[in-house]
Amino acid sequence: MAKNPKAPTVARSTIDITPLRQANLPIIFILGGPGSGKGTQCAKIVEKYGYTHLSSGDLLRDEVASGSERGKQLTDIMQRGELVPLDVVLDLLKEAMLSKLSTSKGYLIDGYPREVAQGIQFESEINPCALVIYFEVSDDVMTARLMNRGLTSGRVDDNEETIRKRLDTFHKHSLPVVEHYGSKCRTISAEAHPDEVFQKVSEALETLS
Ligand SMILES: Nc1ncnc2c1ncn2[C@@H]1O[C@H](COP(=O)(O)OP(=O)(O)O)[C@@H](O)[C@H]1O
Ligand SMILES: [Mg+2]
Repeated sequence: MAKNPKAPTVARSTIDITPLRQANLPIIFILGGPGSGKGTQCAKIVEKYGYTHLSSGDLLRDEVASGSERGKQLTDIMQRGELVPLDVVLDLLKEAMLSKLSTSKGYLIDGYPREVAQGIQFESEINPCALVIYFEVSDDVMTARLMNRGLTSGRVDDNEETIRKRLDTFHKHSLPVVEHYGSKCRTISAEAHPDEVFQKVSEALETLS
């Protein structure tokens, strides 16, 4: 039977991730709405604990910028305004994790899983996560921070209308991820100064070692 010509096809990776699975380094999912401070806190964690910081959005943007065949296929999908297949995001994460394996003490997976299904797929194909950290911030504070970030970030999605949509998507799809992980998830109130937030992040991470 002919394939649905509209279904986006992107080449799947064939890399062997056995070494990654066997190393069994701690994997930490970092959750929070747009502007909740994930990037800010991850930078501090990297500095103090030597974990590897991976953001799925950055990996996608890098792949497109690389001009690879897969990057071109992604560009087409994104230009049609369609969703990038889950498998492709997971492939990019696997490849990045494997390439950092020899120098990594563990992985911070920032802004992922975006929905419960992604988390289930990641954990079954790689390894279960050790911990989930969720940065809780009110919509008003996230909006104010992003409007401020938009003054200098150059990110096309840091504007009022897109911010509202991103907050909606976060509430609908990503908050259920927090519930899904139950007691594996530490909720950290993240409206205070970054250093104060990091104090609580450190306490959560110390429970791992
Ligand atoms: N605890 C905080 N207090 C005040 N501003 C913050 C705090 N954490 C981050 N910010 C600012 O908010 C904006 C969004 O932070 P960022 O780390 O990029 O969030 P995310 O990666 O979750 O989208 C940035 O301009 C950042 O400097
Ligand atoms: Mg970020």
